[in-house]
Amino acid sequence: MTARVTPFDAAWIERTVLAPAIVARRIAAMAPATGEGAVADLRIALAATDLTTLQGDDTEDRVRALAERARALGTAAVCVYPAMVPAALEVLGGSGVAVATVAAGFPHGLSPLSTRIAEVAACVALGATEIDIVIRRGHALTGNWQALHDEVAAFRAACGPAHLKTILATGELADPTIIARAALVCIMAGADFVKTSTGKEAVNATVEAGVAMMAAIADWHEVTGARVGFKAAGGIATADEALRWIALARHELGEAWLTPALFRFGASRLVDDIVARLPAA
Ligand SMILES: O=C[C@H](O)COP(=O)(O)O
Repeated sequence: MTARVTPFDAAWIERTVLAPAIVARRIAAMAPATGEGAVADLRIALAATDLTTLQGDDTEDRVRALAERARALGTAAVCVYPAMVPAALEVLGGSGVAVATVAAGFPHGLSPLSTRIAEVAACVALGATEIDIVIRRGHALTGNWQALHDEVAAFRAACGPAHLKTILATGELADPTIIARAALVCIMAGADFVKTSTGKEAVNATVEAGVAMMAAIADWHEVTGARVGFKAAGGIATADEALRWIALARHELGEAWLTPALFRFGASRLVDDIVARLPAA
């Protein structure tokens, strides 16, 4: 089941406000697991990873090797550029590991809207079942929330049955209120997941941004009863960082979110450190 578009609600956006001091307090209140709990959480992290390569020098061979690794490790998905979707599907078709791709002018989101919408549809036609779109950050930075809602709703429509993940590029939004509002607008517009970063911003995933996004997810759940997913992505490379993110999600959203259906990591390097930290099977 994918999410549906709900009408833009300006009043809800307006009353969404998050002070940096509250964010800091939320972070101080959570503690990463240790010992056996850490091992269990690292298994959750591995199963929730979208194993990623998004490089200009990607080749079909690199993507096929990545897909083989994803299948062997049992990650949730691979995430590759649209041109690489067929190579990933060659390896992963029928495996249960999803093929995700990036669209809507990744990483900056500044192609003409018609081009960005067509790109989403083209990615679905290629066979990707998860589409990670970037938002146009300027809409958030100028408070043009209606425009952001309408663009994401158009991506939602073009996405059909595929899952829609909306990348906020939180390092460029910076302010927790803007991040929380951007997440809420994407959720109203039908996002299945909100995702922190592309991996290409100067500042990628931070737990501060994570708190702001999770506040929007929790608010939506409280009001509508619906659960929207969260994806931490960009610059996450160590098992200790993964444990911190899982602790944060558990603290802010609850244990129900700690499943690949609702929680993901997007990472090109993270699994090496997780595998090194897990006891041999
Ligand atoms: O969507 C996922 C990110 O692009 C991955 O970023 P990363 O290469 O810094 O792990």
